[in-house]
Amino acid sequence: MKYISTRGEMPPISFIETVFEGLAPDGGLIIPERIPLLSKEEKERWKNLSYLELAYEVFRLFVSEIPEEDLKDLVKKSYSTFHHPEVTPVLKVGKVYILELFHGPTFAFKDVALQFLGNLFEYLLKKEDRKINILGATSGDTGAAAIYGVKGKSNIAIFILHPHKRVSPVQALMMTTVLDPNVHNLAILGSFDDCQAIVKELFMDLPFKKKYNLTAINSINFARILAQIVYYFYAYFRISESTGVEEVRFSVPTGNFGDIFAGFLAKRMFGEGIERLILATNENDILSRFVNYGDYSVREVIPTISPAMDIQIASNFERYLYYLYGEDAQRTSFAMQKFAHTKKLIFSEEEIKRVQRDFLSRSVNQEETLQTIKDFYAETGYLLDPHTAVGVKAGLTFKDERPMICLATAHPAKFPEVVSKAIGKGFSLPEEIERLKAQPQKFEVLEKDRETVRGYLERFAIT
Ligand SMILES: N[C@@H](CCOP(=O)(O)O)C(=O)O
Repeated sequence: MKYISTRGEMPPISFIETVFEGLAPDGGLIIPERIPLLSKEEKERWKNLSYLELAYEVFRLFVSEIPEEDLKDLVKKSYSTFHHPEVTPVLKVGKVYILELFHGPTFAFKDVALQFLGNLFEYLLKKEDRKINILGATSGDTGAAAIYGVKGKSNIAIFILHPHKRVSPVQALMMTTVLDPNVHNLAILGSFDDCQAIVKELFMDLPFKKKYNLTAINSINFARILAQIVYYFYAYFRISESTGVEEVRFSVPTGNFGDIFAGFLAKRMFGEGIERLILATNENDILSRFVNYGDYSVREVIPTISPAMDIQIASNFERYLYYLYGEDAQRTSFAMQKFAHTKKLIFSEEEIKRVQRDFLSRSVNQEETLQTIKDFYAETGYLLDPHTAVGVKAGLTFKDERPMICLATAHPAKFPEVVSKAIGKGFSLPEEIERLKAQPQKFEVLEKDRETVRGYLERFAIT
């Protein structure tokens, strides 16, 4: 499998090059040159595989340069830190299925891809005499998972930008209490969109990128998307096996469009089986407006109780746009350049219809989110984190006779203030989270200014 850019100006590259490149040099996002379609035999063969076996099979379709045994070892090592033998178990709770993605070391779905990516970096760097500087932005969960994935690893330094005081206290502590010298937390006085814009601009400065071997851990890195495809398959097989039903829907709390884009690829790879994806947003509803009205126009970011989704400019949207435009890289490039100036894209009726064949969407406000946590707990005894609650509310809105699989993207203990408020009482937190409060922290508060961040990197990057 080779990889190309959504903007068409990059010669095809290998998977390993893709992992290190992050953003394509032409400013586009890297995608596989084709989406493999699973055969009936493959589905039959895969349906009873364990999570680890399935992950290996999915990766194999996209990664040709890593020897079989090494890839298997990487998969095994990456998921050995998870607290559940099934890695991403799926449970029937009330009227929906909950796909628990928070059993990794930092209690969020990001671990599924980032523990793998951390090990993959380490594996590839051992083969080459090379040092990398990881630069990423987080609205709460990616940062901790990425830091955990690479802390203490040699030849890697990591710089994570998060919006100062706009992530939950536990999310912040999970990053700032990591004191390893190769970890740098930069608390930016701005929104996640500001952080992501700085990261992208620095990646677009090609001499700077090259000088410091800048590497991405956000979902602009295709390896992130790849690892997230696996749990859609895993959940599908578990549900179809237990119910005999052959068609399901997934409800996905959405911010940066990475997770749901992985679902989109899984849907395409399956051919039939995933009827539609429910794109659930909080009040930062640009993606819901896109699906429902073809209006992709940026508004001010609203801070909410589901902060990881407080995003207006979803970086993976470009990948979907490329497919919506019939894999027309020139048109994608033109649209994205226009968007960079006007902050707005409008779609035709025909395009909206096509989008709606892939997605249904609704935006869930904060009051509804709290009410959903409360009602779901009262009805089932199951605690939802605020992001999962957004997905469950949207999932219930579009629930029909098909199984509705709601992605539980974070553990409720990452948001104890919000969850306790919703259910009217406290609840016990896992030991790993409880003890964070007493630990020393390390972070720098910086202006939302690209040059300030550049200066910081110049001082602390490894070369
Ligand atoms: N919601 C994310 C934002 C970054 O998204 P990513 O999937 O591109 O890493 C977060 O929690 O940081």
